Amino acid sequence: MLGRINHIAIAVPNLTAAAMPYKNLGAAVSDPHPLPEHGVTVVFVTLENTKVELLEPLGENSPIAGFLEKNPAGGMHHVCYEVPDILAARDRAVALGLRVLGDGTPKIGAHGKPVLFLHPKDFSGTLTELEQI
Ligand SMILES: CC[C@H](C(=O)O)C(=O)SCCNC(=O)CCNC(=O)[C@H](O)C(C)(C)COP(=O)(O)OP(=O)(O)OC[C@H]1O[C@@H](n2cnc3c(N)ncnc32)[C@H](O)[C@@H]1OP(=O)(O)O
Ligand SMILES: [Co+2]
Repeated sequence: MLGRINHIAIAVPNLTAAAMPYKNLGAAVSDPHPLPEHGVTVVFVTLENTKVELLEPLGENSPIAGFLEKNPAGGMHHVCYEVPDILAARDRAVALGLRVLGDGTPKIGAHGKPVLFLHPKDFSGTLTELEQI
């Protein structure tokens, strides 16, 4: 069911500053992409085998605001795994008693694909995202 790691996400207070070391180390760093429907602005660092997703809060009710209050310098926010069928993955997670965040309806993520989030408490304190490829 779980495929490749699509990205590792890091919540940051300032995208420009956070992107600098990746740029200086020669990585491919995208421009900022505002995602108002997700309450974040995203920068992607594209690597050979996965991506790093840098997240900055956007708007009043950003879902990462609470995280940054607890971690003002930023920190690892979530891991995203690829799945072939997001609805089948959701239904299997629910059947296993794993908590799906929101109302369980996939949203379109930063790559234009359906995504869902599973509660960090069910994954040893790691917020887990599923993205349909
Ligand atoms: C989809 C676009 C893009 C993409 O990849 O395409 C993205 O990934 S956007 C990413 C931003 N969106 C989300 O993160 C949506 C899912 N997240 C949420 O719904 C919230 O962040 C939530 C519910 C996980 C936490 O919200 P909040 O911090 O406001 O709630 P609590 O303070 O009640 O937290 C409950 C409990 O969880 C711990 N927590 C919170 N965030 C994380 C985290 N990232 N990793 C690990 N643990 C986390 C928090 O400390 C609380 O723990 P407790 O022991 O009860 O204090
Ligand atoms: Co993500």
